[in-house]
Amino acid sequence: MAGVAGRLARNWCRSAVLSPLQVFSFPSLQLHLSGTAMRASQDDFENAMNQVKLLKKDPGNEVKLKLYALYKQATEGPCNMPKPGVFDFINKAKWDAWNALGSLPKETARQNYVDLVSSLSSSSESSSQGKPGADREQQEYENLVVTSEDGITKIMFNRPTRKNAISTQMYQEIMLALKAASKDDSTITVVTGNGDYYSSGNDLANFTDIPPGGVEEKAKQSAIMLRDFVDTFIDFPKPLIAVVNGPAVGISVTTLGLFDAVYASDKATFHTPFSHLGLSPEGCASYTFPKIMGPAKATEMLIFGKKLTAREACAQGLVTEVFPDSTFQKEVWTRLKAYSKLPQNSMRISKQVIRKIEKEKLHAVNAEESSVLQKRWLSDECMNATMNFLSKRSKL
Ligand SMILES: CCCCC/C=C/CC(=O)SCCNC(=O)CCNC(=O)[C@H](O)C(C)(C)COP(=O)(O)OP(=O)(O)OC[C@H]1O[C@@H](n2cnc3c(N)ncnc32)[C@H](O)[C@@H]1OP(=O)(O)O
Repeated sequence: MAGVAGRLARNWCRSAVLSPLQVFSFPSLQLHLSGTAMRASQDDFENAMNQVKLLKKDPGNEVKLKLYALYKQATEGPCNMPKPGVFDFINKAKWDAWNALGSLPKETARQNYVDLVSSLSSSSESSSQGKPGADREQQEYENLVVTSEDGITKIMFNRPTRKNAISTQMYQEIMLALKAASKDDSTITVVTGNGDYYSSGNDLANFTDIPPGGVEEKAKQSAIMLRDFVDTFIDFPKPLIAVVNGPAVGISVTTLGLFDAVYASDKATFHTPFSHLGLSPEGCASYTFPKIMGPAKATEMLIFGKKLTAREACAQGLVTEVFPDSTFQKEVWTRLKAYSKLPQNSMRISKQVIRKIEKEKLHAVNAEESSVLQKRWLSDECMNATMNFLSKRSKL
């Protein structure tokens, strides 16, 4: 057995010294890969099975167990094997991984398998060019720094000289980064800001770039982009954490209602000056804020533009916990690293269960808010406020 296992393992990673778990889990994966194929999406699934065999780098036991579990779930459905004895470590690890998928539908398992293999293939390509063990930068973005380490993908807004205001290109980059993070092998995803601000919200210069179709066309395009942007947060499948390092304004505040946890420095503030700008709420805040803090407090923020301190935002349930700025980064990252070691599937499934009931509603709210804003952007109130800011006559 050890000889066969060794041979199979060498195909994967020629020079690796394998632990008992690697020796046993990898051949069993190979065995299952040649098993019964699915009818629907057979091509994608089979391609993924072939891709697994071509990976240049051993993905590690945790990922191999995940692949094993998804394969079993996709082909056989929920775990149907008797639980192995406590000393049968290897089979128990495999059983645990499969059993953790609960009643995940076969189609979802198949899709997750394909997605996981695809993220492994791309990360194995990029990591073969990167520095081993380093805080790996995944892709070049102009306005973000995205890194993955210790099971955490960190998406950092990176326009500190503009207080991390979100330009049109940056909206697109955030969507891309979130979509990539939803498929990578990290356990949790963190959004934070570089510099003294978390983000000053929408870049007010976005409205100066008028396409040939005129301002109506600009408003239409912006509403579509806004809706897609917020949908990406609504649909994000793993724990999404905001590390609010400084003041947050506008859309960077409203979207916090779609995060799973919000940790804030005591230097952070939370400001949604929509009426001052002739605007109305977005990011599903018209629904999430009254739910989180009650309608009266939500009114103060969303209609009267009251700026909250981090402690006030925490008291009202928008922020999970506030830390002194001097120890903020250290304390938060220590905690996040511990959370990232919790079982990945369990966290995903728990998030699904918690959020499922609200999803449809959130998408409807997002569509409505985007369509109301499309009209607001064309109003005199909004155009004057934007012009005043851009001509440096006003600030918040
Ligand atoms: C398009 C589709 C989606 C639309 C979704 C809609 C979302 C709604 C919102 O997000 S509403 C919120 C919009 N944000 C604002 O109104 C903030 C405007 N900014 C300010 O009031 C101030 O800059 C500040 C209070 C955030 C910070 O003030 P401070 O004095 O500390 O710093 P500066 O003003 O000197 O800022 C440095 C430079 O950065 C520019 N800048 C900052 N924020 C924005 C922004 N949101 N949009 C554009 N530019 C911004 C600022 O102008 C300075 O530039 P300069 O150095 O050239 O002067």
